[in-house]
Amino acid sequence: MARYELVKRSVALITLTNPPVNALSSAVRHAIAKSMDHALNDPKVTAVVICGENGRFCGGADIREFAGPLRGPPLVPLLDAIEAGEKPVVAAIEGVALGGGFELALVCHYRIAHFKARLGLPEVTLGILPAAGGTQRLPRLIGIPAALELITTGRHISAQEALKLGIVDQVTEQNACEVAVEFALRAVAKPLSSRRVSMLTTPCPPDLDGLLEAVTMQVKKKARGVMAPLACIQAVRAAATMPYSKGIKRESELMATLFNSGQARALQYCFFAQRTAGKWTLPSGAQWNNSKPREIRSAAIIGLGTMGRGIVVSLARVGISVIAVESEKKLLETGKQMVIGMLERDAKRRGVSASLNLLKFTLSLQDLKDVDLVIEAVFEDMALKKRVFQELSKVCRPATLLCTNTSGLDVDALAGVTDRPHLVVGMHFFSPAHVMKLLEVVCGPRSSSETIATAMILGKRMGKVSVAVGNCPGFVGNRMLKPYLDQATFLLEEGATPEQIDKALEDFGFAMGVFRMSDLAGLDVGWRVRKESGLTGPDVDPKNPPRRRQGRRYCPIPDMVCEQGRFGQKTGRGWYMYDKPGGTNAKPDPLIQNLLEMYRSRYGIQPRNISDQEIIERCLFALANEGFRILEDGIAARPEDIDVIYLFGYGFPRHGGGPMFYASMVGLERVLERLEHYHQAHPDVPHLEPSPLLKKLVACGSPPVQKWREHIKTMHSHL
Ligand SMILES: CCCCCC/C=C/CC(=O)SCCNC(=O)CCNC(=O)[C@H](O)C(C)(C)COP(=O)(O)OP(=O)(O)OC[C@H]1O[C@@H](n2cnc3c(N)ncnc32)[C@H](O)[C@@H]1OP(=O)(O)O
Repeated sequence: MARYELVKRSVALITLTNPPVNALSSAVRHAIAKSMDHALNDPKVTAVVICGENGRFCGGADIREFAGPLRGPPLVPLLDAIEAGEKPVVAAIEGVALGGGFELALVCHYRIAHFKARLGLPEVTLGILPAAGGTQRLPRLIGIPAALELITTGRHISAQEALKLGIVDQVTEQNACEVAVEFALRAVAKPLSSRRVSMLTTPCPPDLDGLLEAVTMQVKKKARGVMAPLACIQAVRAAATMPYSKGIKRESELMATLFNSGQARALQYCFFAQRTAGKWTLPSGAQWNNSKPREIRSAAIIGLGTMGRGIVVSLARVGISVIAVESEKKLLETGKQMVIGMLERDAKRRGVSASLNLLKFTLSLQDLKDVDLVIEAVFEDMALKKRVFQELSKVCRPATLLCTNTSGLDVDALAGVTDRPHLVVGMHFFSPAHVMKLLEVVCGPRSSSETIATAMILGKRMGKVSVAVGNCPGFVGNRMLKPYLDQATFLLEEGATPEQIDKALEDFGFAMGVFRMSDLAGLDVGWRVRKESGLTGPDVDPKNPPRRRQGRRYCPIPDMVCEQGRFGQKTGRGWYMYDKPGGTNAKPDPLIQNLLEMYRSRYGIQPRNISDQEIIERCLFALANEGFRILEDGIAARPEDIDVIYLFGYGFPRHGGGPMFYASMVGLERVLERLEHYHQAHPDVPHLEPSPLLKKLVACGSPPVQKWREHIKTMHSHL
């Protein structure tokens, strides 16, 4: 867990050896304590260097250990002892120094960083704070404003920025460990007192209270209801107002308030869920580590609408040459100008040059004959998509992968019109595609494992979080959205307003409430889908009783909003009003209020007061209930995948863990009881009827989310 060697006859080299990230597990802490003791007591040793194996200094505490009782040597006294030692200790930082790893570096008397290293205190993203002295030492070293920013955001910084801030003493392009050993030898004769960061006086800004207040406001606005950043601010205040011995106690008290909190559990779950999602597996036995992806050097995008443009940018900025196709000259020219502008702005922000040379724009599908992969991003119309896929079959070489960006249509039906159904897969991007991190990779029954592997890896290469899902209407994300949206509109009928529902969801932590989100996405898309499926418009069977379609409750209010030409932000009117078309500042609209009142009086609905609790329960439990059905149907392989989709694609708050984790945190028994209650009150809403899997899990004693798979595995899978 740590290797001890004597180098250059007098330098103790301690190498952390806990792959893959040299996390500070109990065994590693134990090994560091033992090695330091050895080094400090061996008269031959004049200095110490600490580094990490495989070019990674240390990724921090072993997060998996947080789930159980903490064992092994506690970190704070261990780190204090390193700092207090009488021999110079130098940290040789390669790869990463994060969390406890960064705190380990801070107690070393000197820090040498490789130029590619990244440093940071990401604890806040895990719902905790840097509790091994990080909140006390960093402000002493770099001042309150910079430390506050790093600690409350968890941002990783480059070695160069660390040097500028005064965190590291030297940045090197050579082997950091070798440089650190030479550095340590030179440090032997120098006094250490000024190098002990905990002994420094925190440089204090003139208006400390004002600064802390401003950062508190910022944090509350950005991360509503999230506890950890606020605790971080309090800990940093202690660094400014207390001696280290008291500050470290305050840090520990604050950590105790966070450590076992639901938010910390949720955020740590998200960390692992995100990594689990990449590890797709099919019932055939094919999976992420035994399926070879193809190398993709060139791609084509069909359709330069909002989605197509975003996909072109995502591909080009990772060095893939892209041919973009449109059907009309004017659309092609507009799309081209937009893509170039987006790429130029993106490159400017990242300080690189825009990869415009990788782009080609054309009106002819014939130009696609040699590309490795095509992503179709035309209108959401099955007949049109089928024509495109038939055409692609003819023009593309037989090995070209054919992907569709459909947000919910049958991927297998598209595969069926091609000459290569095994090379067809869904790549469902989220808008704006160059910004949103989620990619649903939709596996049709005929998609080969090589095809799935290629789409998953391509997503990762574009910086996306790729999740493999099965093929059914709406896949995972949009299929679950339906019951969630339905509940929101039913609540409108019953007496709520869009702003009340949005506020409840935003207070819960959603980036945007359901109505603001719908206004942003555009209301006409759903309206068209409802018209096509006979739920509204001239094709509706007049024998339907009011507010019922296809045998179940139906709320026509969204159709009525669209009939008035209110399509959301783009038209300046939707569930809210905006100052102009394209405006983003949503204001409640009295016209919507009137519409709701007229609607309720037309149908004799007596509006009632609806609590925030009912809003949250009906929207989120209906959402999770559909998630259980998706697991039963084998459309998602595990609850983590569903949660990752909602975290990265639909703005579900990370500190809630995602809909499935949230249900488990609330308690499955409680979720079942509330769904039964609401279903009894609304028997014509099938989405409120508890799913068999939920009932089964409750009957099995409500196992933790990570164990649900054991109860699903006998069921049929569409993956
Ligand atoms: C009262 C308690 C007092 C405690 C006092 C001390 C408290 C200290 C707090 C902390 O240090 S919390 C941890 C802070 N560190 C982090 O948040 C870093 C998390 N890791 C990462 O950001 C990344 O993993 C990375 C280090 C940047 C590497 O990224 P890369 O893309 O190269 O690899 P991954 O796929 O992310 O990870 C590989 C593998 O390693 C697992 N892992 C990573 N970090 C940790 C960790 N800190 N603990 C446990 N496991 C970790 C990750 O889950 C992957 O595992 P897999 O099984 O291969 O999927």
